[in-house]
Amino acid sequence: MKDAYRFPDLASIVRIVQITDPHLFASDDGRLLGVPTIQSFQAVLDAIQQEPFDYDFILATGDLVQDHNREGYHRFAQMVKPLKKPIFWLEGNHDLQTQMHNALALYAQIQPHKQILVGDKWQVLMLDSHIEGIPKGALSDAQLSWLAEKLAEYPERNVLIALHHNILPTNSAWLDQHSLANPYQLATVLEPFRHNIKGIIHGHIHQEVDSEWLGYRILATPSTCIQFKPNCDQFTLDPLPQGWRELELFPNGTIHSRVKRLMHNTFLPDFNGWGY
Ligand SMILES: Nc1ncnc2c1ncn2[C@@H]1O[C@@H]2COP(=O)(O)O[C@H]2[C@H]1O
Ligand SMILES: [Fe+2]
Repeated sequence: MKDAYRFPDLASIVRIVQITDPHLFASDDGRLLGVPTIQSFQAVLDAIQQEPFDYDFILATGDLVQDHNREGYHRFAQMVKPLKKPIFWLEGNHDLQTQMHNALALYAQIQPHKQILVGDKWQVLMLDSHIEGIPKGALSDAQLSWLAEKLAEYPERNVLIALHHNILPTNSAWLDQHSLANPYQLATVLEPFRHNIKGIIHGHIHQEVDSEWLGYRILATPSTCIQFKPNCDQFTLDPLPQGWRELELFPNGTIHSRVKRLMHNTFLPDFNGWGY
C-alpha cells in the first residue's frame, strides 16, 4: 500500500469533484444500453470544465470500464487529462484490479494513493469494496484493518470515506442484492471514530443520494452514462441526464455538496433494455 498523498497548501475550503461509473469501452462507439459511454463521459468532463467550481482534486469511484478491457483505462486517463488536477481512483465491480492499476500507473496525473491528507484538517480514505467477478461488494479484513489504522493515525482530522458500493438500500430488489455485503463490520471499525467521520461517498447505484446511515452522512452520485430509477424492484432506467458531484470540505468538518447534471438529454438509454 502506497504512503499518503499530501496536499500541504490548499485554501481553507477543500473542493473536490467526484466522477463515477463511466463504464468505458475499448472501442469508440461502445454503447451501454444504447448510451455511447465515451461520448457521455466526454460531455460530463466538458461540463465540469465549464463550471466555475475551482476543484483541488478529483475522485473516480469505480466501474471505469465496462468491457473488461484495459484499453478503457488508457482512454479514461487520456480523457481526464484536460481537467489538469490530481485524480485518485478506487475499484468497482466491473474493474480489473491488476489491469487498472498497471494502466493508470503510467499517467503522472493519476495517483495510486488511497490516503489523501488535505491541509491539516481532513483526510480522504479510498476503500476497495470490489469482489472479483461478482456485482456485490464487501470490505476484506485487510481493507477494514487498513481503515482502522488510518483513522487511528490522525485522530484530530475530519474524514471523508469513499468506496464503490452502496451501504443503504435503494429500495430496488434487483440492485440491492448487489450492495455492500458487510456494512456492520464497517460500522464496528468506524464507531470509535464516529465524531471524525463526516461523510461516506460512493457510486455503483447510478443515482443521487444524500441520506444517513447510523448517523453517518451518505452521498451517492449519478453515473456519467446510464441512470437507475430508485424504488423499482425490476431493472428500470431513469431518463435523468448524466451527472457528477461537487464537494466542499470546511475546516470545521462541514461538507457542502451538490450533484450537477448535463443540461441536455442527448444520451437517453434504450428503455427496453432489461440489464447488462
Ligand atoms: N437486470 C438485472 N438484474 C440484476 N442485476 C443486474 C441487471 N442488470 C445488470 N445487473 C448488475 O447490477 C449491477 C449494478 O450496477 P453495475 O454497473 O455495478 O453492474 C450491474 C450488473 O452487474
Ligand atoms: Fe458497480
